[in-house]
Amino acid sequence: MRIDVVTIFPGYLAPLREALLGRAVGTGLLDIAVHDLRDWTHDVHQAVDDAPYGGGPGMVMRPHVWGEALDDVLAADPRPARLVVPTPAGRPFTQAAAHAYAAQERLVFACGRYEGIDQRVVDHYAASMPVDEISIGDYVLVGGEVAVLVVVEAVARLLPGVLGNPRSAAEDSFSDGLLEGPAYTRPEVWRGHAVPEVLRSGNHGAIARWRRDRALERTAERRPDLIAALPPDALDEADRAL
Ligand SMILES: COc1cccc(Cn2ccc3ccc(-c4cc(N)[nH]n4)cc32)c1
Repeated sequence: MRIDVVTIFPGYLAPLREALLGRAVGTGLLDIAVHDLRDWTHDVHQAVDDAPYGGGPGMVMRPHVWGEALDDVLAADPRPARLVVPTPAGRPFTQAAAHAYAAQERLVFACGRYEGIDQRVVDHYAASMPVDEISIGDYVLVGGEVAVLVVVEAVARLLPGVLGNPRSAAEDSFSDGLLEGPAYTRPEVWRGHAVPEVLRSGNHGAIARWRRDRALERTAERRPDLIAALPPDALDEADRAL
């Protein structure tokens, strides 16, 4: 998979070169290119923003610089791409979206700043390619870069060969629609807190049941919306007895 990121703060994307993602890039599983939007400005001030039409606070990113940058970035590789634009006004980015993105040959991320990017940029490219405006949560960031780090990590870990243990991604939180239950490791007792007995019993059936019960309890308590969204056949008799 190839990932391109266009931003006025390329340094914000440095973490993509670290650890798991850095290794994925090093082994050729992932090809990441970060581009400085200001490379496509032609004025001495390298201006990328201007006052909003209709008034209002802050500035909006100008369409012509984005158009020149995205035209060049898209033309640099023949693979079909999906343009992803983080924004507080976007559709929620979910694990299902991460799986869909992991199947893409190429993702191009447009990182806005200020009060966002002139809407005509999204409208223009949406006429010729898939474009997603996405939100990573109901809170407001200062720009799109952190959202891109979140999305790229969530997608890259799903790519074959990126995670050391492929079972991890298959058994993710949300993969069965529930939150992950509690996890424990040595020592058996830590500051007077013991590991639940069942986990040391060696009884794999009881362990699986206990883990499912804890995941159901945690989900019902913290994310009742996920319980309500489960398909009718998702809960068995034992689940309902909880
Ligand atoms: C566009 O409307 C905006 C209104 C107020 C502030 C900002 C700041 N801002 C600029 C570009 C940008 C990209 C993404 C996000 C963002 C995404 C999520 N989930 N939260 N915040 C925020 C961004 C934009």
